[in-house]
Amino acid sequence: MTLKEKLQHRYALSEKGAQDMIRAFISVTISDIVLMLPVGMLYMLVKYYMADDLNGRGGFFAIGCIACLILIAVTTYIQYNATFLNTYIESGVRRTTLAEKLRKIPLSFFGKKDLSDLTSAIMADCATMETASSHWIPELIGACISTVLVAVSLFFLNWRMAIAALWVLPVSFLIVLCSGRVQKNMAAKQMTLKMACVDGIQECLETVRDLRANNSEDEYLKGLDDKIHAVEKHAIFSELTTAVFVAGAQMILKFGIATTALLGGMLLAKGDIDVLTFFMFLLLVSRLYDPMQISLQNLAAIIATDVQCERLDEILSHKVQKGKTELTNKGYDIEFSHVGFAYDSGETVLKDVSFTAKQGEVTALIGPSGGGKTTVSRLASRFWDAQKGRITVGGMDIQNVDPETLMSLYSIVFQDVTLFNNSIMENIRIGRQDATDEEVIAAAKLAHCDEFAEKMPNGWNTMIGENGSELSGGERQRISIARAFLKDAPIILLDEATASLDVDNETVIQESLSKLIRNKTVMIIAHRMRTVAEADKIVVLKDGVVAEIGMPKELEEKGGIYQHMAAVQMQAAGWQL
Ligand SMILES: Nc1ncnc2c1ncn2[C@@H]1O[C@H](COP(=O)(O)OP(=O)(O)OP(=O)(O)O)[C@@H](O)[C@H]1O
Repeated sequence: MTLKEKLQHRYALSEKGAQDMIRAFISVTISDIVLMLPVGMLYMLVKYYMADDLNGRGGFFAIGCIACLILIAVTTYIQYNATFLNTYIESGVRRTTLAEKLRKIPLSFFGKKDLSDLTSAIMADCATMETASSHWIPELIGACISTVLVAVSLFFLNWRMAIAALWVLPVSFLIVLCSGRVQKNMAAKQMTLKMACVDGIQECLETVRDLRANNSEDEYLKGLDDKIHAVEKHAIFSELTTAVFVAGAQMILKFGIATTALLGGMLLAKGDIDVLTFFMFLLLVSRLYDPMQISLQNLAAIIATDVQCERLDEILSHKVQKGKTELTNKGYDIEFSHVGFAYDSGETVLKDVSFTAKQGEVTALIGPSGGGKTTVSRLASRFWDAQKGRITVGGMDIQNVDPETLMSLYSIVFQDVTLFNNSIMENIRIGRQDATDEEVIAAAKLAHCDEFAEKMPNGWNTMIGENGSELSGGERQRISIARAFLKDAPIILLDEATASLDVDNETVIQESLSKLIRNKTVMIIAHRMRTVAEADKIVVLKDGVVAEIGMPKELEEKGGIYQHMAAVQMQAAGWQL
């Protein structure tokens, strides 16, 4: 692995970001060396002064000073661009790369991570890495390289004095490095506690209605309070622990001045060194220790970013769902052939599922709760990949097709409609971004959205609040159906589309749906037998296999699970309170 690749992996960088980081190291080193030039000038000035040989050298020192100033200005400018500017550009690239990656990662990944974890990776971890790349890492590397260069020149000047001045550096660095494991563990625990706290706050906000309805607000808030205190307590503890190591190492650095002065005094008294060398060592040592003090803090901070780097790297190096971007399907029949599937939890959900949802027909998936209906529709749209068997659309294996390309063939009406805090018009336009207003309104009318949209204060441009909080369940579903009309894809997946509706609404929506599904391949998940009685084919899923398959009439006569479910629902419909 090259240095560039190592940096890419270690600090979640793009290829250009890693290149820029190497450039930043070089520019910080040059800038640090240039900052040493005035010390060299001073050395020469004192040397000539003590030798009473300053006459005629005024011009040289004047030009030298101006040259030093110009060099310092130029190298500082280059360093600024190489560290700060490139870091902020890289930070933007990192965030978009993460977002892009999340778009392509299989949905199974999101089952393992919660929303707050991912949000904090994109926002907080990227911000930490921004500071690390712009300050801590280049400052540390630059300080180390320039220190090595100065150390070499000190050895040339006087090796005994050099040892007296430099022995503290490896010792203090070792102290901080040895604390690495403790710091990493503390950072990991801090992250876990923080996530629990963020999750708690998010959950509290999302469930405020249920908490109030159950009078459980106080109890919940107490639990949340405990989580917040745990974060606070651990943060103080880890700051203190870091401070002990860093302050200890910084104190050891100070001993270097003492040993330099002590040995220098002794050597000077013995006449082994002159005053100028003694003076130079004291000057260089104090100049050398300042950046080292900061570098020790930086080193501790970099060690603590390991947890964030690992979290970012986990997303960035996660396998994405790939495939061809051209469609080779002939027709739109969806065929499941001996499909087997288990979620990450490992339990087999589908054992061996085979059936065909034909183009121009409505195929209804039914069966007891947990039988795998939703899973089948997720696999059909490649939200997850099947582990066994084959799923094809018009003969084309969907595992070979890029998920976004495949999705152009599907319109999906989910059970839980997700709406955006935008106007009704824009919420429907999600179905097809390049649709004109007229096309959006035409699709919306087919889904009967005009019945509520036109009564609203701003008509189609009325804002509907966060996740459509200002709309009823029926209105939300009509928007979802309007999106599907607008997309007009040849395959329709309906997930309990009419589950939360009253009878009036359901009739309206059923009417819209029958227009939507005409001549398309339709796969519908429904619990209510009334919804599926008109289907062309019924697939009964139970215990991960197709338990029954056929036309509604055939299954009715067969007297199996379908017939039993239909009978039970008929009975339920007759219940009275
Ligand atoms: N994201 C997931 N991760 C792990 N297990 C899951 C996930 N989604 C569903 N399951 C499990 O897979 C099994 C099948 O679930 P699925 O939602 O496909 O059934 P279903 O027939 O649609 O159920 P229902 O009618 O209640 O909606 C269930 O045991 C469920 O707990």
